[in-house]
Amino acid sequence: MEIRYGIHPTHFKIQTTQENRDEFLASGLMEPGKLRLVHSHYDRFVFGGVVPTTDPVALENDDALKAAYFLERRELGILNLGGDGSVFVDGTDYPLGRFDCLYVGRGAQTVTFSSKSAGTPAHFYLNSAPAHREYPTTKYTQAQANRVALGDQPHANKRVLYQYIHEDGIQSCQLVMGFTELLEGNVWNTFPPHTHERRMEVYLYFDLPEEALVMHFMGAPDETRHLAVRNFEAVISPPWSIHSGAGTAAYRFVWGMAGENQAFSDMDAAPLSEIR
Ligand SMILES: O=C(O)C(=O)C[C@H](O)C(=O)CO
Ligand SMILES: [Zn+2]
Repeated sequence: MEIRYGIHPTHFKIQTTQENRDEFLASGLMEPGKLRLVHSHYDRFVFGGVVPTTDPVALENDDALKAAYFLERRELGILNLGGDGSVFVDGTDYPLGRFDCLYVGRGAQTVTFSSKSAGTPAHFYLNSAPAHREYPTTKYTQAQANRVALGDQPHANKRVLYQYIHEDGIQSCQLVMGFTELLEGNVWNTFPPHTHERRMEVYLYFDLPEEALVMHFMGAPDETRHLAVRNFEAVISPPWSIHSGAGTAAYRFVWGMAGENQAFSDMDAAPLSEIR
């Protein structure tokens, strides 16, 4: 598991493009046959991917957690972004198709991922946060997620949010998770942007065409920088940072948050007049 430490917003102002990429961008999360995890010290949020092919892949414990097993003191959200697969939790099989989500509560000792077909493997994206109690392991399909339509065509930001793990959906200790879909001909996400000092957030961009990229904007509203982000790359957003992007084509992205509260609407809007 790769560790990413936090930095002060003042230090952020003097970093180079490469230093920002090293701190905040995560690549290579969807590697066939591997479990790839990144541990951010912002709210101790762990994110990563598993693409099982012929053999199942286990959620292995990591020494950095100093736990008896990965979920001893943690909860886990899983979104399948690929072909059909299954997640086995302590021996129970949860089949997950594309855009199905599984929440696994604290205390589950064995979690194993498999694909139905190695030719069209499942792409499991994982978000995990520290947990203080157990909530039931729960599966939602996309149809069960809360659908929120935002934006409009003239602003090229027409999009639909699907909320799975949130205050009125799958219950969790602190994890909030879902994905956003840009409609054809729309490229802007999360604009006008916001910060939320009470929660960090990670975006995983996916369904970006091979040649396309998203220019992702981060930093305090009056001191922004960009990261050029490609398919299946994730960006860590500190609580003081905006997190917004414009793509060269439509795309989807998974968002996951953890921190002080789970109130989705607890955002500090950054008015366009203040963005620099
Ligand atoms: O398109 C959007 O707007 C989003 O998806 C916003 C994220 O969900 C978010 O930043 C929540 O805090
Ligand atoms: Zn946000």
